[in-house]
Amino acid sequence: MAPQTARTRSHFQLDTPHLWREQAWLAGHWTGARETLAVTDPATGETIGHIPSLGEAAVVTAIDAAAAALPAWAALTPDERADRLLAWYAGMRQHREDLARIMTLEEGKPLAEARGEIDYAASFVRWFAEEGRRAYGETIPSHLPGRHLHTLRQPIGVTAAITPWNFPSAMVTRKAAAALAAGCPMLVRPASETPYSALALARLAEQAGIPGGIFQVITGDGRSIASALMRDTRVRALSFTGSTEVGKALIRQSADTVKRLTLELGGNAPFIVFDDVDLDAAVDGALAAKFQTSGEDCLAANRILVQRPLYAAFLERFAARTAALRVGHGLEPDTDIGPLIDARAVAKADQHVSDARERGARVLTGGKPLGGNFYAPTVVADVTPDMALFREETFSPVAAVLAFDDEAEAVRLANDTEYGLVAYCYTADLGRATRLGDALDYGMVAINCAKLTGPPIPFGGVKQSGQGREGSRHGLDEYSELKYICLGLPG
Ligand SMILES: NC(=O)C1=CN([C@@H]2O[C@H](COP(=O)(O)OP(=O)(O)OC[C@H]3O[C@@H](n4cnc5c(N)ncnc54)[C@H](OP(=O)(O)O)[C@@H]3O)[C@@H](O)[C@H]2O)C=CC1
Ligand SMILES: O=C(O)[C@H](O)CS(=O)(=O)O
Repeated sequence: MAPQTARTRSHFQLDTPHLWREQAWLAGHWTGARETLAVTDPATGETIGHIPSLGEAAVVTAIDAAAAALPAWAALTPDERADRLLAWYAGMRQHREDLARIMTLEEGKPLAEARGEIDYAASFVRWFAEEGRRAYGETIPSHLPGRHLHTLRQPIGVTAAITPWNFPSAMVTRKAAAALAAGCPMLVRPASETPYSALALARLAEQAGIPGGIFQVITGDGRSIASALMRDTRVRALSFTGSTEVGKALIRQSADTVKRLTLELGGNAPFIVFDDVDLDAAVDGALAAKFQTSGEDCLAANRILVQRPLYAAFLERFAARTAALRVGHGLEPDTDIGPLIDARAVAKADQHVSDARERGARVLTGGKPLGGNFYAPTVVADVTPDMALFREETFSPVAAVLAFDDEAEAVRLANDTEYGLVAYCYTADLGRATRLGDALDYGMVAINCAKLTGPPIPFGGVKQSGQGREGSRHGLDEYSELKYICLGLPG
């Protein structure tokens, strides 16, 4: 039986109602369409609204507007662009609660997590308002007589983004703030499950004085919109966060116009616990890394590896804490785990657990759907590399746990995947921590901590977890071209 979810759209009130936008933001106009797409509350299945299903003609209109707005925006000084970004940031801070409520209603995450994501999303806008002032070039000692050599960075041009449903606000600003700060317009296509967070950001961008062609949000079928973006030579860069499967499709589609792609794709994070650590600290870290965003997070711990002397004790405490997690509607104050995004996600989680059971794993707690889009927080022990739970990103509140004996085995098991986004390792041994940082084949490695992200860090993966980096000082470079000038001095 699905957990009781008293909250529905009718119980949902905004302090600032005009943040709830049921039109796309194109070329400085709120734009509707005859055809619409329904959006549902994943906790109740209730329809909460409808958004325009815009097609390729609307994409061309948006690209026309972006191309027209680009010169004036690029001609602003970094300070002038920063002023508008900081006004956008101020709007996000002022309307934090409404933005969080909108997110919880459409994505399902607990309200406290949604508030945290709004802070996270706003922090990227503030970060890139500053970073835009530091798009430095360099001078180069000339190898040629009578020459002065230098480089400069210039905006790459019109850019686009396709953003996921699991971080429907932060993944918009982590891309758009960097693009705008670099002097580029960006056209965002949010996931059809969670459009309202992006549309509310568009409303705040409008109020912040960001020109209509510079930040746009288009809604409609992902494939046809992506196809129109990929075909247009004026779109010079596209940023995508989502599955590796879709990332590969976008790489193929980008070839004809040689677009720059920034891809944040799937993960399969190992969480390695050595027997020299404090058990409670390791359990706390594993709970945070596994169940953040109800498990629907590319940084989620997908495989928990525990050194054998600690294995039984870890399982006992971890399973007890997992069983105590409260499942419910994200707007309910005591909810720890919200619904998954849809029935397909529930079926994938249950298939992973069933496959593990059939192959000899033990289910210590959970392991079943709870009705609707809810799935019980689950711990599966004695997982082996042949199981789907080991090989695939489960993207659900299902924890896979297995034992290992020594450091070499831990590294081998951790690296036994085509993904390489983040790896976690808990050990008291500084030498081992350093060796693990070197040996783990991942874009990011967290040692003795579960929280590692934020604007200053280069977020991104290796292998089939993607390419490029977001945030940090590197995030701006995704949206600029490095130009080399060779100046021959007269006479
Ligand atoms: N790295 C991450 O943060 C995320 C990873 N994932 C992984 O992906 C799995 C499936 O989740 P799902 O939501 O289906 O993620 P997808 O990658 O399938 O979808 C993400 C976005 O891409 C759009 N899209 C889908 N197909 C195409 C295409 N061929 N061309 C262009 N755009 C496309 C979708 O549009 P539409 O909305 O119309 O479907 C959506 O907006 C998850 O279980 C998880 O493993 C998912 C989300 C985030
Ligand atoms: O912390 C983050 O930035 C998220 O993990 C991003 S994602 O899950 O949407 O890739």
